[in-house]
Amino acid sequence: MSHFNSRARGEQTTLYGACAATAAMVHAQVKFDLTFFKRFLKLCRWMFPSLCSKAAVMTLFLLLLSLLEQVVIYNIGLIASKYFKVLGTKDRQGFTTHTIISVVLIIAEAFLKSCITYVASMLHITWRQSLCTRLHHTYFCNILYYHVNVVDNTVDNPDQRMTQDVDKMTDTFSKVFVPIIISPFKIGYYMYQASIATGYIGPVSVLCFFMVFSLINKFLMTPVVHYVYKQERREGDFRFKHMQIRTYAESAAFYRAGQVEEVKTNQKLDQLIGTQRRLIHWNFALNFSINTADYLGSILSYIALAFPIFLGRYDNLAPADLSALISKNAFVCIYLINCFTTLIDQAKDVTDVAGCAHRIGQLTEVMGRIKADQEDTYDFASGTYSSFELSPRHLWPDDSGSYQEMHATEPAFHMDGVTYGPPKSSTVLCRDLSVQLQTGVNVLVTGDSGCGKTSLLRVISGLWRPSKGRVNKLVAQGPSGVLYLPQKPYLTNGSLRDQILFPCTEAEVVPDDDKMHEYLSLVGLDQLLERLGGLDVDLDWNWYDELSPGEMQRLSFVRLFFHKPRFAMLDEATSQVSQEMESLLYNTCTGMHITLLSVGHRDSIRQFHHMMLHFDGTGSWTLTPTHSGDHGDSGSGGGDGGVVSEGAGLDSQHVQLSGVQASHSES
Ligand SMILES: Nc1ncnc2c1ncn2[C@@H]1O[C@H](COP(=O)(O)OP(=O)(O)OP(=O)(O)O)[C@@H](O)[C@H]1O
Repeated sequence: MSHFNSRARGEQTTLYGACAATAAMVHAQVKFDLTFFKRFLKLCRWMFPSLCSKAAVMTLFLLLLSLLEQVVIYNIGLIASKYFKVLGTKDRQGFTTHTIISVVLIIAEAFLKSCITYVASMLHITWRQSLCTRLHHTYFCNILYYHVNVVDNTVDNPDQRMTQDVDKMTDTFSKVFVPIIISPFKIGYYMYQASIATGYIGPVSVLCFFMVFSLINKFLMTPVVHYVYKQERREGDFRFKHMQIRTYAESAAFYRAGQVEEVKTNQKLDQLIGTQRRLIHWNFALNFSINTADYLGSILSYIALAFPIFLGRYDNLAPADLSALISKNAFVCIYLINCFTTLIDQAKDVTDVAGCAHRIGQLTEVMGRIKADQEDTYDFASGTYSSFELSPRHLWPDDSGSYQEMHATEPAFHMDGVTYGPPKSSTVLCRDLSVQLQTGVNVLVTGDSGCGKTSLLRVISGLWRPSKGRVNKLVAQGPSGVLYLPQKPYLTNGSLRDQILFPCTEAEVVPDDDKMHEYLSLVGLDQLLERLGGLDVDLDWNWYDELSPGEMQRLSFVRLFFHKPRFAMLDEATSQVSQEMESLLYNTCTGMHITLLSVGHRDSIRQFHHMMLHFDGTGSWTLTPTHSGDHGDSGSGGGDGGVVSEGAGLDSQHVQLSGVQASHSES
C-alpha cells in the first residue's frame, strides 16, 4: 500500500513537474514573443518615419498594385472555365474573343508581377537605408561604438547585425509584407465566392483547416526563430575568424600558424554547422507542416465541391455547363485555400524576419542603454565624467608648496585624485592621481608593460570612467586642441589626403597641398605619393596591408604636423621608427609648440620631455622632472619640488606652474 502511495506520489510529482515545465515553456514563449513584438514595432517606426515618408508612399503603391493584381488573377482564374464553355459549345467567335482577352490579361499579370517585384525591391533598399542610417547615428554617436565593441560586450557581432541582418530582414519583410496585409481582403472575397459555390461547407472547412495548421506552425516557429537568431550569431563568429586571418595574414604566416588556425577556424565552422543542423531539424518539422497544408489544401477544394454535386444541386445542368461550373468553383475554392496556405507558407520567411529583427532590436536596446548611461554621467561638451564644475579658484600645488591659480595658464586637462582600472574589473591600475598637462611642459609616462599607461590616455580622453576622482578637460579634443596618436595607428579608407586630413574632412579644413608635400617629405614618405599617383588617388587600399608599421607611424605624424594641435597625446607613437627619425619627429613637435604627453619605453625620448609620470604597476605613481634623472620608486612618498630646467626650452612661467614633483604610493 505504502509502495502504491509512494508511486502515486511520484507520478503526481512527475505530473506537477511536467505541468510546471510546460507552463514555464509557455511563459517563456509568450515572453519571447512579446519581446520580439516590441522590438519589431520599434524597427517599424524607423522604417516608416511618417505617413508621408518615401517608404509609406511606396508601401501604399505596392498595396494598390497587389490589389490590382488580385483582380487580374481572379479573371485569369476564370479563363479555364470560359474555355470549357466556348469549346464545349463550339463557339468560334467566343473562342477568338476569349483568347484575345486571355492574352491581354496574362500580359497585364506579367507586367504587374514585375512591377510588384520592382517596388518591393526599392522598398527593401529604402528600409535598409533608413534602418542602417538610424543605427549608425547611434553607433557613431560620441564613442558609443567603442563601448559596444570593447567595454560592454553584451551583443555579439554588432557589425554583422548592421550589415547582414538588416539586409536580410528588410529584404524578406518587403516580400512577405504585402501578401500578409492583403490576405484578409482576399480571404473575405473568396470566402464569399466559395460560400455561393459550395454553401457554408467550403468556407468553414477551409477556415478550420487553416486554424489547425496555424496552431501547429505557431509552435514550430518559436524554436526556428530561436535557431535563426543563433545561426546568425555563429555566422558572425565564423566570418570574424576569417577576417582575423585576412587582417593578420602576414603575422600568422611568420608563425606558420596554418595548422593551428585551421583547427580554430574549423571549430567555429563546427559550431555554425551544429546550429544550422538543429535549425534544419526544426525546419524539417515546419516544412512538413507547411507542405502537408499545401497538398491537403489542393484536394480540400474538390471535397468541398463534392457536397453540392452529390446532394444534386447541379443535376439540371448540361455536361459542358457543369464542367465550366466545376472549373470556376474549383478555382474559387482552390484560391481561397491558396490564400490560407500562402499565409502558412510565409511562416518560414516570418521566422527569418523575426530572428533578424530580434538581433537588430537587441543591438538598439544595448546602444540605447549605453547612451542613456553616458548621458547621465558623462558631459560630452567638456569630456568629463560626473558633473564637476571648474571653480575659478581651483588650486593646484606648485613646486614651492604654495598654491597657484590653475587658470593662470592653459592646461589641456587636469586630474584630481583619480583612481582608475579596466572597466567591469576591480583591478586598480592607478590610485589618487593628480596631474595636469600644462602648455609647454611635455610629460612622459613610463612604467612596465600592462601597468596602465595607455589606460591613463583612455581615462583622459573619456573612453574609460575613473572609479574615483575627477578629470577636467579644459581644451577640446580634436585637431586644433588635443590630438591622440594611438598605439595602433588608425588609418581610414580613402586617399592619402583623407589620411592626412583625418579626423577632419576636406570641407572642414583648408587643404594646403604644399604643407602636405612638405611634411610627407620631412618624414621620408614622398615615395608614397609616387606609389599612389598623387594625394587624391584612391586605390581602395587596405592601408594596413600596404604600409609598414613604421610608415604608418610616420604618416600619423604627418597628420599631427598638418593639424598642428596645441596638445598631442603620443602612445608609443615612435616605437617602430629609428632613433634619428624619432628625434626628427619630436624636434618638429617642439618647433611647432605642440605640448606632448607621451607614453614610451625608450630612454631616447626622455630628452624631449620635462616631467616624467611613472607607474609602478601596483597603483602607485611618481611625478618628477626628467632632467634630475630620478623619477623615484613606487612608495617613495613624494619629492622635494623639483622644477623643469630652463634648458628644456620653456618659458619660466610655464616651468614655475607645472614643474610639480609629487608622488603617491599605497603605503
Ligand atoms: N578593454 C579592456 N578591458 C579589460 N582590461 C583591459 C582592457 N584594455 C586593457 N586592459 C588591461 O588593463 C591593463 C593596462 O593596460 P594598458 O593598455 O594601459 O597597458 P600599458 O601600460 O599601456 O601597456 P603597454 O606598455 O604594454 O602598452 C592591462 O592589464 C590590460 O590587459
